[in-house]
Amino acid sequence: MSADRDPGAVAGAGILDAGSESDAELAFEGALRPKSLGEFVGQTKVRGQLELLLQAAAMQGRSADHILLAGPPGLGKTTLAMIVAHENGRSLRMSSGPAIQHAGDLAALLSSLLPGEVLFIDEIHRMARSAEEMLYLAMEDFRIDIMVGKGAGATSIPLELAPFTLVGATTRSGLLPNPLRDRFGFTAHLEFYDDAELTEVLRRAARLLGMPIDEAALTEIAGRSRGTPRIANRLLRRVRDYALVNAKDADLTSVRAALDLYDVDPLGLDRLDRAVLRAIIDRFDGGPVGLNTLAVSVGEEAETIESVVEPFLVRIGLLSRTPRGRVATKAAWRQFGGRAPQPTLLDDEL
Ligand SMILES: Nc1ncnc2c1ncn2[C@@H]1O[C@H](COP(=O)(O)OP(=O)(O)OP(=O)(O)O)[C@@H](O)[C@H]1O
Repeated sequence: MSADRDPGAVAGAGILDAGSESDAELAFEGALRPKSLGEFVGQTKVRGQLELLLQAAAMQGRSADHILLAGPPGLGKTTLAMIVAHENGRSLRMSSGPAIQHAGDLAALLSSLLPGEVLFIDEIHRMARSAEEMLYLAMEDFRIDIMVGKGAGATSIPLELAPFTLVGATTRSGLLPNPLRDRFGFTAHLEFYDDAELTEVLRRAARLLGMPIDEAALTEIAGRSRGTPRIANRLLRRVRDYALVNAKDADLTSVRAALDLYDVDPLGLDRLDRAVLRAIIDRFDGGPVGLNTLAVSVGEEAETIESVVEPFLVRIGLLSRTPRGRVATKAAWRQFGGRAPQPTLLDDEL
């Protein structure tokens, strides 16, 4: 996954920010990454669809269709890209939208692909427009046109490419231009994981780490992991640290103490989630408030609010996105601010 993504690079986004990683965390993630579809927990429908797509391609001796993986950070897009390559015995080349700022960057990447390789482009919606146009032809015909010279004397030289499978990942599928979206043979929308699935992710991670931990502790961590395996694994690591330093078992008491220490509340909300909800309630009377105004008021990038914070708050019913802006729901008022104004704006909107 890309370390240069803005949402991940936001300072102070905290332990629950599924996008931010230190080198140690990247190594930790790598060690826990499932290597096959069989090891991949949850996303049952997507797994079945991918399995079929990969099997069909293998039986016909061709590269698999291009795949678009959409969903919030930390749900397993990079992991699935690696699995796509691994399951078909192909090698994986990794890049990211922000690293492709000119058509030439993409031309260099595409022309160096070996037959059948899987090319993973993370945050594909952030690729330069000129590169996007080159990618259309490459995806459809395994060919690109390289422009040589400038102005009236410019000519284009066609270049044949080796057949490849593109796996694109995006946290913002709405930002992808239709011509690009249409060229993917299969789009998977990854959903947040439920508590039982996260408990399974954690059980597997604890086993791989050789970490004794009881079921109640696993369930408690799962419940505070915002439906996100990356966060679940990260919280497990904090609990492991806590148990180690305090010479305690990794049990329910240790989990609660460790996660309270890191300000992860029982719903899994962290500092930034709470700041967003507090701002809507305290400064904007519960909303509606526009995304950019909200982002300025909590000192974060609008993209971080939109792709990291909001999906989970919407999912657990604390925030609503209306045509007029973001609104705190009645549940959010109950959680943070007492009684909602009467009648609530939500009553009009929903
Ligand atoms: N279904 C799963 N089963 C087990 N572990 C998982 C699963 N999905 C993700 N993980 C764990 O979560 C970590 C993060 O996953 P991954 O890097 O694939 O997320 P991502 O969707 O690519 O995130 P980003 O959008 O930030 O790039 C992985 O290291 C892996 O250990």
